[in-house]
Amino acid sequence: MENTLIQKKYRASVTRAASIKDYLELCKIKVVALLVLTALVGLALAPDMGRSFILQGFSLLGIGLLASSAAVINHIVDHEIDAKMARTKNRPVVKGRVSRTQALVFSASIAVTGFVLLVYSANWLTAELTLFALVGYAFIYTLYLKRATPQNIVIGGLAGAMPPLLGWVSETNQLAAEPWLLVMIIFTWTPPHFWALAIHRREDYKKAKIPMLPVTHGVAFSKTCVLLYSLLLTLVCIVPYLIGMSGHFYLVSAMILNGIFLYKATKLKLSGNCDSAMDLFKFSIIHLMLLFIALFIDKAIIAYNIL
Ligand code: HEM
Ligand SMILES: CC(C)=CCC/C(C)=C/CC/C(C)=C/COP(=O)(O)OP(=O)(O)O
Repeated sequence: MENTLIQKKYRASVTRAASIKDYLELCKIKVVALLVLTALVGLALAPDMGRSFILQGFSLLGIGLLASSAAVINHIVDHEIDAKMARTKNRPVVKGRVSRTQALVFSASIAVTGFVLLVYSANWLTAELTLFALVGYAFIYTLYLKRATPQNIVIGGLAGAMPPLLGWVSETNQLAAEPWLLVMIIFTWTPPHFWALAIHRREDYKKAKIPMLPVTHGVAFSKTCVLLYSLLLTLVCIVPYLIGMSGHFYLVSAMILNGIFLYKATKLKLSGNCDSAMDLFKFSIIHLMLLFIALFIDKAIIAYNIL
C-alpha cells in the first residue's frame, strides 16, 4: 500500500506538467542575464547614435532571446550527457517535463522572435552576428567541440564572449576595435570561470566521458592553466584604460577585482586539494558582473564629468 503510494508520487513528480521555472531553466536564465548585461555595457559604450531607449531595449531583448534559444538547443543535444551527471541529471528535458519536440519548438519560436526584433530595432549586421554566436554555442561547441577536445571551452567561449560586440554593433552598425577588446575580456575570463567548476566536477565529466581539461590533463595542470589565464585576464583588463577607452574609476575597480581573482586562483594552485575551486568559480561570476558595471559607471562619470 505504502509502496504504491510512493510509486504514484514518484510518477507524478516525473511527469508533472512543465512550469515556467522549467522553461527558464532551459534558457539558462542566469547566464543569459549576465550575457545581456555585458551587451548593455557594449551598447552604452558605443558612440551615441540617438536611438530611443525602446529600440535599445528591443535589441537587448533580441540578443537575450537568441542566447536563450541556443541554451535550449544545448539542453536538447546534451540530454544524454546531462542524464549522467549529478549537476544536470534533473534538467527538464532529461526528466521529460519538457519533451524534446516541445523544447525544439520553443527554441525555434524565441530564435525567430529574437532575430526579427534585432533586424527591426538594430540592423542586419547585429542579427547575423548574434545568429553566428547562436550557431557557435548551440552547434559548434555543443555538438562537436565539447565532445572532441579539452580546448572545447576556449574555442567555444568566443560565442559567449560576443554580446558586448553585439550591443555595440546594434548601436553603430559597424565593427570597431573597442568592443573586440570587451570580447577579449570575456574570452580570457571563460577558461578560469569554467575550469574552476570542472576541477570540482571532474568525476561527473569523467563519468559522462567528456574530455574536459581536468579529466584529460589532470587537476594540477588545470590549476596552472586557470592561474595563467587569470594573469592574462588581468593584463587584458588593463588595456581599456591604456587606450583611453576607460578612466580611473574603471582602472581601480578592475585592479581590485583582478587582484581578488588572482589571489583565489593562486590559492587554488598552491593548495593540495580542490576545496577552493568552487569559491573561484562563484567569484568569477561576481567578478565579471562588477567589472562590466564598473565600465558602465566609468562611462557615466566621464560623460557627465562627475568626478
Ligand atoms: C564556453 C563558455 C562557458 C562555459 C563552458 C560555461 C560553463 C558554465 C557551467 C557548466 C556553469 C554551471 C551551471 C550550473 O551550476 O548548473 C556555469 C554557470 C554560470 N555561467 Fe558560465 N560558462 C561559459 C560562459 C559563460 C559566459 C560567457 C557567461 C556570462 C557572460 C557565463 C555566466 C555564468 C553564470 C551567471 C553562471 C551561474 C548560473 C547559475 O547559477 O545558474 N558563463 N557556466
Ligand atoms: C547568441 C549568444 C550570445 C549565444 C551564447 C549562448 C550562451 C548561453 C553561452 C553560455 C555558454 C555556456 C553556459 C556554456 C555551458 O555549456 P555546457 O554545455 O558546457 O554546460 P552545462 O553542462 O551546464 O550544460
